[in-house]
Amino acid sequence: MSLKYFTLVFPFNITGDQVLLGLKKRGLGENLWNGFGGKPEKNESIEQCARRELEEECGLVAKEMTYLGVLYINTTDGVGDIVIYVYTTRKYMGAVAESDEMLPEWFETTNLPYKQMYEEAPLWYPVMLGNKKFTATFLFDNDDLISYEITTKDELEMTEILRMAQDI
Ligand SMILES: COc1nc(N)nc2c1ncn2[C@H]1C[C@H](O)[C@@H](COP(=O)(O)OP(=O)(O)OP(=O)(O)O)O1
Repeated sequence: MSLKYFTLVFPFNITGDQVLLGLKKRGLGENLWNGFGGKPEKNESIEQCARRELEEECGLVAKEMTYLGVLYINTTDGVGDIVIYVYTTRKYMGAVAESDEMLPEWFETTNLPYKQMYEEAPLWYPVMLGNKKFTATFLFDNDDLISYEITTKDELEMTEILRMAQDI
């Protein structure tokens, strides 16, 4: 089975103490809080996908985005392995609006609803909230997280990871 690629975008308020999350209303991750994102369409770059999904799911149009990290979600049988490219934005236009897919809500970065998020979220969100560039690898056996590794990276390394993704 081939790898699947996704994006995830996290908008922050001006002072940086709140992050906008969305409650997924259907499909993968239903009823969990997460950033905004999805799968690239044909001939769409990862960043184009991130911008489109952000606007479709919560109404915000990013004026600037930072490519911050990548999540490698691996499974022991290799079936359903996915790669998620994580962006943050602090400059955007538009008004936050509910969509068919997501119910958006601002949260204090110190008080996130981790109990209603993907299991691995509490492990890498602090790195993302700290604005550090990172890669994170998680290994699941069925639905159990059995190991993980999170590594902070510099700008150059992240550029190379994204360049490789665009070549796929
Ligand atoms: C452990 O797995 C995951 N962890 C986290 N934190 N986020 C995940 C995980 N698996 C998927 N996601 C994210 C990645 C995407 O942002 C969404 C799923 O996107 P979706 O399936 O809704 O993609 P769309 O292209 O919007 O799908 P439609 O076909 O419904 O438009 O969850």
